Amino acid sequence: MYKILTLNNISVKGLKRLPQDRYEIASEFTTPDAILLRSFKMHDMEIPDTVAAIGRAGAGVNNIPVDKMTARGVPVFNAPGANANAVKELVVAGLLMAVRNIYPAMQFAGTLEGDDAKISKEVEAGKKNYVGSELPSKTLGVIGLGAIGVRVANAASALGMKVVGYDPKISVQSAWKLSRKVEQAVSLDHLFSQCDCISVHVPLIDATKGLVNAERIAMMPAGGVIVNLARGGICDDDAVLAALDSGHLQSYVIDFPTGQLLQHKKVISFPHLGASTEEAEENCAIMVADQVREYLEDGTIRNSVNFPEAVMPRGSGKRITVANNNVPNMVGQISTILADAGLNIADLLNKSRGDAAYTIIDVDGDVADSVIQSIRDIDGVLSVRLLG
Ligand SMILES: NC(=O)c1ccc[n+]([C@@H]2O[C@H](COP(=O)([O-])OP(=O)(O)OC[C@H]3O[C@@H](n4cnc5c(N)ncnc54)[C@H](O)[C@@H]3O)[C@@H](O)[C@H]2O)c1
Ligand SMILES: O=C(O)CC[C@@H](O)C(=O)O
Repeated sequence: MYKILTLNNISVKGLKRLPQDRYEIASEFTTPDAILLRSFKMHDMEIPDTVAAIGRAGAGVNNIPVDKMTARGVPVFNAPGANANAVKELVVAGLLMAVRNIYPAMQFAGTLEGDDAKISKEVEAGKKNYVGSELPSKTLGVIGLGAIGVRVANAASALGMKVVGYDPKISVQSAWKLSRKVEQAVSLDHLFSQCDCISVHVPLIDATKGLVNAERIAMMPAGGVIVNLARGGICDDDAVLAALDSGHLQSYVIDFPTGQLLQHKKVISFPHLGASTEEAEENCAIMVADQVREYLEDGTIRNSVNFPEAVMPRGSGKRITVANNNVPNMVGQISTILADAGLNIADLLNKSRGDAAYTIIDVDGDVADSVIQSIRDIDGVLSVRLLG
């Protein structure tokens, strides 16, 4: 039986992909084979040595010690694109809330009392304080044109906005999906200087910390809106708050509120709600449960953030999988050990990604524990698994 430790609520539709006759799933295990989680912060957690795979039912992996797991030869999987539509919809809602003053207008309406005639009179008198503007009069800058950014850019364009995008590492797939109406910014400064509204869709990594800062906000036309449903830390909160205070920014829409942000009346805060739809939660859980299962049972790697894609049809014999440093002569040393043990290689796949590499070897015949131990002992080998 494989033991799956869950660190957050994972949609039942996803968990059902792990058959009960082969998988035990619980929120407490001391020796789990794999971990499924959403936003649980794993950085301070003692991760048991038995863990062979980690599945993030979502996109961002900044809550997982990915480098540590790479060094252990443990693939971390995520669910690219599975919650992108949900986030896109909340970005559109956030933009509309900002430019139409929806939240303060609702608060005003909520204060009205008296008979219908009095309420109607106060509605008509008060509405002038909440006059907004329309999206087609605005230019939206989208930073990060991945699964979410492309959808946001295309949706905003369909709503009549002029859209400018920036992503120096845009994938071919994203480029294919992006509307031809979306213009390319040659630099972040180029984007900030022409956009009334900006939406960020980049991962939180060293290169994106404080990407939206005081200098760049100052380049925006006055009365701008910034939407950050990506991660806290990508925007410099102090710079954003100063720009809201001075009136240079009209609104800041954030999915990761802090005490400081919550106190500001021009901040529209959501409680990390971007991916919280039934559809997104199911999509993410199904995708990641399938990927973890494929890895545990067949050593297949799909959508890992730290190891290469590795898919090889399963033969009838035993399968050995090896995660190792991407250095010369690893396959040679592994093959020699197998040959010395009299094992014939029926099929082999070797893939690399950056500093990490991964090998799948199907062999004819039984594999002794000593063979696996010899492979494990090769300098540069990170993890070895023998699959029946
Ligand atoms: N609020 C939520 O609930 C929620 C839900 C899903 C994702 N997210 C966040 O949104 C982020 C993006 O999600 P996604 O699914 O679109 O990911 P993705 O990997 O599909 O896209 C990220 C894009 O950012 C680009 N990028 C990286 N660094 C960049 C930089 N410095 N400048 C410009 N572009 C850069 C990449 O090239 C990539 O195209 C996630 O990492 C996560 O933090 C939040
Ligand atoms: O799991 C969630 O609710 C949020 C997920 C989101 O932050 C992501 O990065 O995919």
